[in-house]
Amino acid sequence: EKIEITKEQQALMKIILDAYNRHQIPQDVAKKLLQDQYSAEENFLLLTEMATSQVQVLVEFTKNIPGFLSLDHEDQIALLKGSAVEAMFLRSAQVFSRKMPKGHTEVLEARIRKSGISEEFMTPMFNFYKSIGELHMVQEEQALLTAITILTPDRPHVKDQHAVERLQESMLDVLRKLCALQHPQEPQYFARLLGRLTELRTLNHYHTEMLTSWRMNDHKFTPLLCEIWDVQ
Ligand SMILES: CC(C)c1onc(-c2c(Cl)cccc2Cl)c1COc1ccc(-c2ccc3[nH]c(C(=O)O)cc3c2)cc1
Repeated sequence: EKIEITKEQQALMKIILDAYNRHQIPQDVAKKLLQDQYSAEENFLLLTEMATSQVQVLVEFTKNIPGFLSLDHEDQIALLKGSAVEAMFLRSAQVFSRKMPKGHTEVLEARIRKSGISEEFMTPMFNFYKSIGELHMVQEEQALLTAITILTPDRPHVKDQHAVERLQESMLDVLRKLCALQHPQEPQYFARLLGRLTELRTLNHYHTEMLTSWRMNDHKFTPLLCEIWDVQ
């Protein structure tokens, strides 16, 4: 059937895309990836700085999602805490799939591989990065998928799940139409994108273990990361 994106869906798309493009890690922070210290300690500190900067970027992006600020305030916090790791996997995955300037991709991978993360988490992590790269998502799809991840109703401690569901459904509807228009010869493309969200949720579990093993080796996080990840 003829698929058309309505005027208000176009407006929603534009708001999400502008927010997504506006809120990027500051280039002076991203450039630190290129500095030449490569010890596990140095890498951990740098990744901690990037994650902290990325959480700040994520909060700003989330505030621009139409309807988010009208949600119950405690639910807003519960959604941010529940989705932060997944949103950061999505964002860091885009660094790997997009050919970054001056080889950021290679150095980010090298630093992640040598930052005290155990081998058993490396495989699922880099499999995810590869599976995102293979999708060749356009910016609009990346922005919508991030908003959809944040608006997941069944995060821990969310009280009014229906209010979150309504916001997520309107994003899913726009993404579904966009996928059909962008990939007419791949009717299952939308389903493949949603399959990545399922894969993301399994990474949460690995990430919790990563945090525990870092803490066992007395690694310190920033106050913002401690707050969002309920550590220390
Ligand atoms: C606290 C640190 C050690 C940490 O714990 N878990 C993770 C962790 C890990 Cl490894 C993997 C996945 C998720 C998390 Cl959340 C991390 C490091 O997290 C990030 C690392 C890099 C980036 C990131 C995001 C956007 C970027 N753009 C550019 C650019 O060059 O433009 C570089 C860049 C880096 C984001 C989070």
